[in-house]
Amino acid sequence: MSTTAHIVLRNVSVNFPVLSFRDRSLRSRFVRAVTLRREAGRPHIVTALDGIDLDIRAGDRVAIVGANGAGKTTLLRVLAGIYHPTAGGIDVLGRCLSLFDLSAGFDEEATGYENIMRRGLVIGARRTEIDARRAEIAEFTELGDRLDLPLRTYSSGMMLRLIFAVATAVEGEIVLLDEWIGVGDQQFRKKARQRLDEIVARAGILVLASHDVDLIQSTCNRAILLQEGRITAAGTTEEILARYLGAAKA
Ligand SMILES: Nc1ncnc2c1ncn2[C@@H]1O[C@H](COP(=O)(O)OP(=O)(O)OP(=O)(O)O)[C@@H](O)[C@H]1O
Repeated sequence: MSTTAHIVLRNVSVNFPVLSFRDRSLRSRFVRAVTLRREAGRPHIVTALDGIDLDIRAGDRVAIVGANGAGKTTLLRVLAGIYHPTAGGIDVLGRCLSLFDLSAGFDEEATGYENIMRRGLVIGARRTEIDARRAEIAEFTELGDRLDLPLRTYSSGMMLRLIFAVATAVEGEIVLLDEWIGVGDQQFRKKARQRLDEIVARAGILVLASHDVDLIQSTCNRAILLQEGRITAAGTTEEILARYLGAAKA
């Protein structure tokens, strides 16, 4: 296990300025030009994260829990460097392996082989690394010659095999995950689960954003509760799950 990885967030906020549907139409652009001064006073800003302070050290397996829209995925994306904080500071030491946003990077018209490269780059691998592991990734998919065909010809199970094979061929000191990727048929699922377990065991840090209580209990030793973009509680998995489940029942 990597012992040097760490993550520090100080007062991190993420805001999204949102254009409403009305604002995007041609007519409304014209109207907007006329009414710009009036609208300028009330921009649509969604605050997805608000003043997040977090210290995660090697050995931590951190669950992020919270209701829909609480900010879990946004936090994962900030940790992965996909989103930059609107305010605050972030320091991540160690390479992140991003095993969420499963469809990111794929091109329906490109072949399986081409998509291995595309997806690998998206999840944080280097080009040389993917080239070096191309044969191994292809073998793990068990898709054979079908890897020469465009992705649009794949079944959903085949697509998942490809996603999984790429994801788990790359090492990361920090593993960012939303759900355990449940992949394909029974035989492949067993092999996939084993591979994922190994990756998580080797990682210095795991951050898991999930609603799956059993998965969190069996995997994590710390948890934080997000509510409307803020951390409202942090502690052991048991403490935080009790609080989260209690709030959900209330
Ligand atoms: N690109 C975006 N533009 C505008 N608002 C966004 C964007 N991404 C997220 N949000 C908003 O930020 C908030 C947090 O969203 P996020 O996806 O992080 O929640 P979540 O906790 O992962 O939710 P879920 O459990 O439903 O997946 C929500 O209010 C969401 O509507």
